Amino acid sequence: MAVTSEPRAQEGGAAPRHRSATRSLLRLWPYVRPVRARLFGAAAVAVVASCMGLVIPLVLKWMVDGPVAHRDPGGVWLGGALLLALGTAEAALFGLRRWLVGRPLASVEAAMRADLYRHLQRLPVSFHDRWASGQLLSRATTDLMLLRMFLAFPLTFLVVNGVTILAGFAILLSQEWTLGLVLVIPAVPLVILCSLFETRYATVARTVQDQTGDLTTVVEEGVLGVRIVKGFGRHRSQARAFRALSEQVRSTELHKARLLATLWALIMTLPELAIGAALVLGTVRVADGDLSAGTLVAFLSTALTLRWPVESLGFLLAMSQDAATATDRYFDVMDAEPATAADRLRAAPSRERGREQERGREQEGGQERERGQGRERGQGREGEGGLRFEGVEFAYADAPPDEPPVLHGVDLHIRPGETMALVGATGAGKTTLTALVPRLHEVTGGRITLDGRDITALSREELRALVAVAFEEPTLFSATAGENVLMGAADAGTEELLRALKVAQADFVHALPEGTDTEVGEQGLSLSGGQRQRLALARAVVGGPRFLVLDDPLSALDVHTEALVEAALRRVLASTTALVVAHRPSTVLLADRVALLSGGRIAAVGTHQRLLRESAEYRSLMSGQEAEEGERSP
Ligand SMILES: Nc1ncnc2c1ncn2[C@@H]1O[C@H](COP(=O)(O)OP(=O)(O)OP(=O)(O)O)[C@@H](O)[C@H]1O
Repeated sequence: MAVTSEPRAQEGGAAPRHRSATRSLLRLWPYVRPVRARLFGAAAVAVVASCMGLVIPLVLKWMVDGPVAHRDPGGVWLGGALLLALGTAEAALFGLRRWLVGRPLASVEAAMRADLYRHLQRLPVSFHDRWASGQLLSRATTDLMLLRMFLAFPLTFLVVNGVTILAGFAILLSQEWTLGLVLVIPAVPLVILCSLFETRYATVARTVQDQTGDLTTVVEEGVLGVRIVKGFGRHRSQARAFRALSEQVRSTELHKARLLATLWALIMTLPELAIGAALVLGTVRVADGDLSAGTLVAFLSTALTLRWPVESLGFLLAMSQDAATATDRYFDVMDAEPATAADRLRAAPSRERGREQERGREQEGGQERERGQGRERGQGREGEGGLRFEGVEFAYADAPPDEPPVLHGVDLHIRPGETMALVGATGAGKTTLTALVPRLHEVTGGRITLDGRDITALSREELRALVAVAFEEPTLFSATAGENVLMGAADAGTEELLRALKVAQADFVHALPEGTDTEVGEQGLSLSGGQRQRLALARAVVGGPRFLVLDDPLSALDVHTEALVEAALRRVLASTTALVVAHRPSTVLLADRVALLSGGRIAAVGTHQRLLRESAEYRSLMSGQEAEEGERSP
């Protein structure tokens, strides 16, 4: 197939501009391999069935020149019975083909979808930040459906029809080569037209599929953000945005349809003209006695039998092109690398730099001398145990190149069993820093250690078992309240669940219609923001993790509930090393020490009282909050 070019309607992986459709489709082989026997078997059956159709005109020729010419009713009955048998066998073989491919191709589609889902789970958060969810959804649904259809139909029929056309033309040329040539000659412009069409169609097909992904994103956002849309009365502007995009899809679809219509018109007209010319020429030759009537009947029947294989080429090529585009779009995602050793290698030199900075800092006496109320409950040597950030640097991959990294030279040690509050102005990078611990993002410099072990040296499973997280935005899944909480620990049972619900002050769950078995999340019961946060907190603490990272997990709670959660959390945190992003003094007071994040680094570490005394920035951050809280308290 020809070379195609691809415009991108939407960010989502880098696809080369030029790509061979055949090469794209060949990438499906690993998925097709397990079902190859059935697929090839089905193609062979279809070739036999199709060629059987070509025998029918030969039987007709025998009947016209034989039993019909000699007025032999027995011969005519025999011919009729032969034709009926051939037709029945042809239909049965095509039925067998369908049966052969149906189930295996459904399993190919399922395997590809499972791989895509698994891969999406492994891709880093930075990938999901860049890709619109609609683009991923459309790949997992529409594109995979297109691929199944391609494997079931066009792939087989391109082969079957190709073989049938070749066999048919061989029969035509052998029967009467001059008439055969009349039919063969239009094939030359047809082949040229098809290859031109393929190049242009590929471009349009890619655009349509990308635009459909964009449309899916808009619909999804509209549904998920329905409260904002309604709350701000944005129905019209949302509807306008939707209409504009669907208008774009419509006009690209129309362009695609026009291209197809032009090709089909040519593919259908040229053979019809050729058959017409052959009919006139053949009739003249039969009249002149140069050709038997039977040969002309057989010739024209064969030509008419070839009409479908030739005329179907247009849409078979179009479907193949759609499938090649779907394959490209599928592998755009599958080729995206999960965060791997490569990231670690990239980070290595700056990590070394981080360690040097750390050594230098320690020689100077270091800025981290505050011991205050810090508790010595270490499981390892002081200095090694706990959670440690060493010269940590992080920049978002999509940040402008001239922008400084969000974090640079972050040095912080949270001792074993200690709770450290992380405070900083809006946009200082608190969420970013916490996301580095469970490796939702990979550090671009420096390193993070848990009890002295570099987090990049831990397997994902080990890391997940050690670190639990809760974010300000609590995400619940379409599952029961209990299942949502138990997601936090693989081996936790009812006892742990009840304890976690207690710690997170999420006892409201027991009052739900079916208690912990009540469906919540997107498909289930709607919960308040505070209730969701408490369930998310319960999920974080259910496994009794060694390290707890909480990104402002109490922001949606009223002061009274927050105090209760804090009292319960204190008991949990006593045995856990915790980093807690805090905006309110009440949350800060939960901690043994406070770290102030400013200008991309840790500007000060100390107790709340000490920072209030010594840091003007901290004072200003806290005084704003205290004033706010004063206003909220009764
Ligand atoms: N996915 C992203 N891609 C690029 N930049 C980002 C991304 N997420 C955050 N940023 C930028 O990184 C900086 C730090 O953001 P972050 O969310 O970590 O701040 P924060 O201190 O947690 O803020 P807040 O207190 O408002 O939650 C901001 O300038 C933000 O615009």
